[in-house]
Amino acid sequence: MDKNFFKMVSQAAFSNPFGEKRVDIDRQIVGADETADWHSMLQPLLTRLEEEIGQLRESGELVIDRDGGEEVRAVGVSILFHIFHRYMDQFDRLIEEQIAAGDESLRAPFAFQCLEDLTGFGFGREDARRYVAMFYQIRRAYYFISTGLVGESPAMKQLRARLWDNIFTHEIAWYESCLWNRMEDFSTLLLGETGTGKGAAAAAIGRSGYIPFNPQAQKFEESFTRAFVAINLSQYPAALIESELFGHRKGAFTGAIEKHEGIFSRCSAYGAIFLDEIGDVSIPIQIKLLQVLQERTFSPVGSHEKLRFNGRVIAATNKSIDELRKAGEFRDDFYYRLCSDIITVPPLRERIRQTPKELEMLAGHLMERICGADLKFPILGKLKEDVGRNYAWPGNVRELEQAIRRVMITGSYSGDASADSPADEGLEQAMVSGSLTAREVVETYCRELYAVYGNYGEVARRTGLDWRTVKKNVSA
Ligand SMILES: Nc1ncnc2c1ncn2[C@@H]1O[C@H](COP(=O)(O)OP(=O)(O)OP(=O)(O)O)[C@@H](O)[C@H]1O
Repeated sequence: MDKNFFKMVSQAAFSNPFGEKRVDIDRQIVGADETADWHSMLQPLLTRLEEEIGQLRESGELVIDRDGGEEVRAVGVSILFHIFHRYMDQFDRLIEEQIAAGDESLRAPFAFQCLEDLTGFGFGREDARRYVAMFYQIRRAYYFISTGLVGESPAMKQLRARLWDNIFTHEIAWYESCLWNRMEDFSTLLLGETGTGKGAAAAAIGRSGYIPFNPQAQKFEESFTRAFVAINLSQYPAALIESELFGHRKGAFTGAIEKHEGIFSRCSAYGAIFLDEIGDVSIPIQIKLLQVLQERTFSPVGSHEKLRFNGRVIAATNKSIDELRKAGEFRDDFYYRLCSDIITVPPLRERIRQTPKELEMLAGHLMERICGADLKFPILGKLKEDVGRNYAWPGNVRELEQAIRRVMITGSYSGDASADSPADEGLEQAMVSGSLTAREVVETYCRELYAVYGNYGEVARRTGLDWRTVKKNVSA
């Protein structure tokens, strides 16, 4: 048995697919150089894995034991990796079909077959059931993170990797062994300017929760379409917020003609509630929400009944949470209950600064979303010409989406003159504020020089770098 091979496959299986480490491990396993991408390496890796597993079987060395030593566990995880890839496309199809079907959980006979394959290899029935649920969860997380948050800038790549960790923790082995059904107390606070994608990030987390598989019914216990419920708290007058959150009984107050379900009742036990604009809620509502987070129960307005809430809570604000806390407008105890993880979603101008092509690729993606096809109208060129190269996009991705529509309708977009234009952090400022890594400093510097001199040779001469390194930095 090639122990090292199984060890590396098990490391690859447990690593974040949006992180750098995963690609490095795959390259090591298949002996590829640093230009090889993930897709080109996967097939050779799976072929080799199948051969190695076949040999183990033949020699009678194949042992599945969760409590076995490191080598036995590495073989177990490698087999999970092998079976996962056998069913990956079918899980992806189920995701698409479930989106189209809506809230009724679809039958998934292939998932039952997957469970049978696992038990056939020697995994216990309960473990196998959990792995099937995790396979589906992993594919959903991959799908919703990669389709909901596109972009190639380092900030965007980092965000996707952070969201993955938010769902599975940074050690998926811990998640797999004991956290998979205990994530409800892991709340998340999303920070970032308006329109940066906090809602999209929350939806990706919410739709990627663990949903158990029911072998008798051959389907997952619930449709993930029920797993994400969002509320924008700034939309409701103070008097109505409580009822929107927790619901009310008929006759609870003047005007409560009918019973009303709040969002805490509507959210599936396997999902997440998204409390958008959390910085806008009053102290009494913060106290009520804190109680739900602590006790996991809530009561509809006008009722003493205690209802249970099992989902996760994700909150977001575009305000400075530090300032709100200092001003006494945001309670510390509530903050500490919300902040198991704090994720900052980067502004669009920061992404464009890191990777100028970001605007082009995002605009292409949004145009496809708007028109349903890859339209070749010269909208981006027009946009860039109208707003100028250094436009700060104060409304971020949401503004870009509307700017594209505006160019389609009127033929031009001159930018949002009335917005408070956020200070564009230039290279110098970014270095002073310490917001750049050394690699980003070099990349940004090369890009800025390239923008001025327009050729790699001149940038290489000025920086003392090799022109190939310059090219790599400019197009990073
Ligand atoms: N990286 C991205 N890739 C694709 N679409 C994105 C991305 N970021 C944001 N969007 C899209 O931009 C729009 C605005 O995003 P979203 O509503 O998530 O922003 P937000 O930060 O929650 O804004 P607000 O603070 O105003 O509520 C949505 O249509 C969202 O799908």
